[in-house]
Amino acid sequence: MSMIAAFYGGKSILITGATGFLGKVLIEKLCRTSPDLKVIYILVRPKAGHTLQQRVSQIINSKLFEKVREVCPNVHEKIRAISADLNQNDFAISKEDMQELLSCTNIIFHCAATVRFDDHLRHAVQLNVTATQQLLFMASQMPKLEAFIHISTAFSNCNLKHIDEVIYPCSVEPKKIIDSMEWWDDAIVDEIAPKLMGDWPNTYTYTKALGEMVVQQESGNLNIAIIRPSIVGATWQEPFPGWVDNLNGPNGMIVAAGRGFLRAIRASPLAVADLIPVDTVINLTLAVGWYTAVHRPKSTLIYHCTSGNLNPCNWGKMGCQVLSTFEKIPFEKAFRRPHADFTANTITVHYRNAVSHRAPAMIYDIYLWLTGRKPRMTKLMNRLLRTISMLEYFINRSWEWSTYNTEMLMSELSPEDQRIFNFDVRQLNWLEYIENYVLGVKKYLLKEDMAGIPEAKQHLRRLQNIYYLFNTVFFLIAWRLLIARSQIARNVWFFIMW
Ligand SMILES: CCCCCCCCCCCCCCCCCCCCCCCCCCCCCC(=O)SCCNC(=O)CCNC(=O)[C@H](O)C(C)(C)COP(=O)(O)OP(=O)(O)OC[C@H]1O[C@@H](n2cnc3c(N)ncnc32)[C@H](O)[C@@H]1OP(=O)(O)O
Ligand SMILES: NC(=O)C1=CN([C@@H]2O[C@H](COP(=O)(O)OP(=O)(O)OC[C@H]3O[C@@H](n4cnc5c(N)ncnc54)[C@H](OP(=O)(O)O)[C@@H]3O)[C@@H](O)[C@H]2O)C=CC1
Repeated sequence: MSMIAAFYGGKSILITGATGFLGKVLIEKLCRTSPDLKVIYILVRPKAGHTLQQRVSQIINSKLFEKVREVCPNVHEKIRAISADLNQNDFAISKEDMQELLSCTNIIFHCAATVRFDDHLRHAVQLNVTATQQLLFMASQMPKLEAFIHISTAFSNCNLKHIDEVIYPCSVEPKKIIDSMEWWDDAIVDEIAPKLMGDWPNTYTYTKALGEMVVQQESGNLNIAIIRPSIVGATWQEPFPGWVDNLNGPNGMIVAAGRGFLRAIRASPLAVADLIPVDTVINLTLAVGWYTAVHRPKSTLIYHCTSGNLNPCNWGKMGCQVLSTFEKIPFEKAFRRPHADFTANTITVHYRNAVSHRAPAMIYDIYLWLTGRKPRMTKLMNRLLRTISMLEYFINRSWEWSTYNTEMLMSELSPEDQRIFNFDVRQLNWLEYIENYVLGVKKYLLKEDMAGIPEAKQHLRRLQNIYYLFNTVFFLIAWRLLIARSQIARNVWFFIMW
C-alpha cells in the first residue's frame, strides 16, 4: 500500500494555480492515486466568457484526465472551484467560502504565480509576493492545516552559480517593497526596478526570490516546505508521455523550430539544459506534502527539483535530438524546412537575425501583400526574436543546484512509493524523453493529427524545391551581373564553358 496515496485519502486540499500547467498535473495525479480524498478546493478567477464551472469542466474533460475519469468517475464532485482573484484583498473570496476553507483545509499547495519574464514589477510583486503573504496569513488561521507547500523556482537565485537548498536574502526586505508599492506610482516603480533587481535578469525570478523570503519570515508555527523546479517540461511518464499545453520555455522554441521560423539561437551547446518533466515535479510535490505533514521537520525544508547534477544533458544534445525528431514527425504548415544552429557572438547573431529571420519574413510578407492577403510574418518574427532575447540568459549559463533534501526524501520512501511517486531523474533517458516531448507538442499543443504526417513531409519536400529554385535563380542573377561587370569573372566563365 502506498503511504503517500493513503495519506491524501480523506483530506481537504487547497490548490492555487490549479488551472495552470503544474496545477492540472497535480490535480490529475492526486485524483488518480488518492480517489478517496475528501475534496480539492481550487482558487479560480473568472475569465472572460467562461464561468468557473466551465473552466473546471474543460480541465476534467480534457485528454489529460482520461485515466482519472476511469479511476474516479465522480471526479466532478471532488473538485470544488472557489471564485478568487489573488490580486484582490482577501482574494475576493466570499465570506462563506472563506469560512469553509479556514475550517476544513488540511494541505495547501501554492502554485499560482505570474511566470512572465517581462511583467511589470508592481504586478509581479502583487502575485508572487503579496499574494503569498496573504495566503500564509490565511493558513495561520486554519486549525486543521498539516502542511503548506510553496512552489518556487530553481532560478530564484539565478544570480548565483552554486545554489544550496537554503533561502538567500535579497537586499531589500519584501515587506518594505510590498508597503512601498502602495504609494509608489508606476513611474517611480519603473525607475527603481533595475536598482532593486540588481543582477536578477527579470521581474519573475526576482519576485520569486522575494516570495521565498516572505515564506521564511511569515511561516510562524506553520509546517512549510518550498519546492524549486528548474525548467519544467512535458510529462515523462504519467499519465502518458509528452503532455504539454502552453508555449512557455522550450515549448515555444520547439514550435518555432519545427515550423521553420527559428533558424539560429544564441545558446551555449555545452551549457547544462536543466529541464525537469512536469510529472517528476508533481511526484516530488506530493511526496513533500506527505513528508512535511507526517514528519514535521523542525525547519522549513527546500527541495531542488532539478536534473543537472544527477543526470546532466546539454543544449547541444537536446537541440540535435529535437531536429532529428522533426525528420520523423514533422509539424504541419511549416514556413521553412526545420533547421537551426547555435550562434556564439553578437555579430553572428545580428547577421543571422537579418538574413535567416527578418529577410525571409519580409519576403513572405511581400508575397502575402502581392496576393491580397494581410502581411503577418514580420510581426510574428519580431515576437519570436523578443522571446528568444528573454530566454538567452538561461541557455548560455550553467548552474549547480545541490539536491541533498530531495535525495534524503527519496531514501525515506517505501519501494512502492518510489515507484508510484517517482522523482528519480537518474532513470530518465533524455533522447527518448525529447522525442516524446516533440511528439507531445505536435499532438497536444498544436493539436495535429498523426495521419497528416505524409502530407507534412510532402509539404517539406515542396519547400525544399522552392529553396533550391530560389537559390538557383539568385545565383544566376548574381553571376550574370558579375559577368557584365568583371573581366576576371568573364574569363572564368569562358574557361569553364571551354
Ligand atoms: C526540449 C528542449 C530543447 C529545445 C530545443 C528547441 C529548438 C530546437 C532546435 C534548435 C537547435 C538549436 C538549439 C537550441 C537550444 C536552445 C533552445 C532553447 C530553449 C529553451 C529555453 C528555455 C529557458 C527557460 C528558462 C526558464 C527559467 C525559469 C523557469 C520558470 O521558472 S517559469 C516558466 C518560464 N516562463 C516562461 O517561459 C514565460 C515566458 N514568456 C513570457 O515572458 C511572455 O510570454 C513573452 C515571451 C515575453 C511574450 O510576451 P508578449 O506580450 O509578447 O506575448 P503574450 O505572452 O501576450 O502572447 C502573445 C501571443 O504570442 C503567443 N506566444 C507567447 N509566447 C510564445 C512563444 N514562446 N512562441 C510562440 N508564440 C508565443 C501567445 O500564445 C499569444 O498568441 P495569441 O493569443 O494567438 O495572440
Ligand atoms: N513552468 C515552469 O517552467 C516553471 C514553473 N515554476 C513555478 O510553478 C508554479 C506554476 O507554474 P505554471 O503552472 O507553469 O504557471 P502557469 O502560468 O501555467 O499557471 C499559473 C496559474 O496561476 C493562476 N493565477 C495567475 N494569476 C492569478 C490570480 N490573480 N488569481 C488567481 N489565480 C491566478 C493562473 O490562473 P489563470 O488560469 O486564471 O490564468 C494559473 O492557474 C509557479 O509558481 C512557477 O513559478 C517553477 C519553475 C519552472
